[in-house]
Amino acid sequence: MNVNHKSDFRKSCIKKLEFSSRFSKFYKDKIIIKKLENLIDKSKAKNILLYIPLGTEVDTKPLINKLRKNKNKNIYVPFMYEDSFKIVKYRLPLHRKKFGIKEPNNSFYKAQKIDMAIIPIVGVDIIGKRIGFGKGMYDRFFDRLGYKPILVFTQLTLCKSDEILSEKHDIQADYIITS
Ligand SMILES: Nc1nc2c(c(=O)[nH]1)N(C=O)[C@@H](CNc1ccc(C(=O)N[C@@H](CCC(=O)O)C(=O)O)cc1)CN2
Ligand SMILES: Nc1ncnc2c1ncn2[C@@H]1O[C@H](COP(=O)(O)OP(=O)(O)OP(=O)(O)O)[C@@H](O)[C@H]1O
Repeated sequence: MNVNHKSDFRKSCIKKLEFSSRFSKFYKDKIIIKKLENLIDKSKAKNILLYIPLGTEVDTKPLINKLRKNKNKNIYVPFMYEDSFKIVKYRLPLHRKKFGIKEPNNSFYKAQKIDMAIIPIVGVDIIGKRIGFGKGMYDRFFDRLGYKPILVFTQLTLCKSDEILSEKHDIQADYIITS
């Protein structure tokens, strides 16, 4: 696929997102969190990969805090490592790392098998493949994982292309949750 096309689309999505995250973010977040909770209930996901949000991403903190109180759920978040990340159990304290992303401390416990991954996106193309910040970290993570959890993309206001912009390695959504 035409790489320039993808990077132009990424730039325009980030602009839209910066704009849309300034208006009614609180309500959009709440709507999306409710939908995510319903999906987690319906699928009975127990081990869930979430993320600690940047300012333009859906605010997952209330969901993380709620799920953490449930003894039957294990919540994991990315811990950046070389050209991708590993996953660690969400726990305090958090530290600000590369790209302004907060992470818990490193952990040497092996993670359980993930049932569901909730993933922030910058955009999607017509076939539901993810466009992210362009570092390929999620793509590499799932490529190396060796099995496929349910992939759920979230975005405040969906930025969707009406063309195929993705490449073979780009991850594809099972569900896209937006406000
Ligand atoms: N919340 C969150 N955690 C995540 C990701 C993500 O997209 N969101 N990642 C997904 O791979 C990994 C980190 N990779 C990243 C790679 C690049 C940029 C990036 O380019 N950020 C912009 C600033 C974005 C903003 O402030 O809104 C930049 O630095 O210009 C961010 C994360 C793992 N953890
Ligand atoms: N599984 C993989 N193995 C090796 N390289 C990869 C893999 N996935 C992606 N890459 C490389 O990573 C770079 C960025 O990929 P891409 O443009 O798809 O990022 P993205 O999906 O938008 O970003 P991200 O996943 O970090 O949010 C590309 O050069 C791509 O070739």
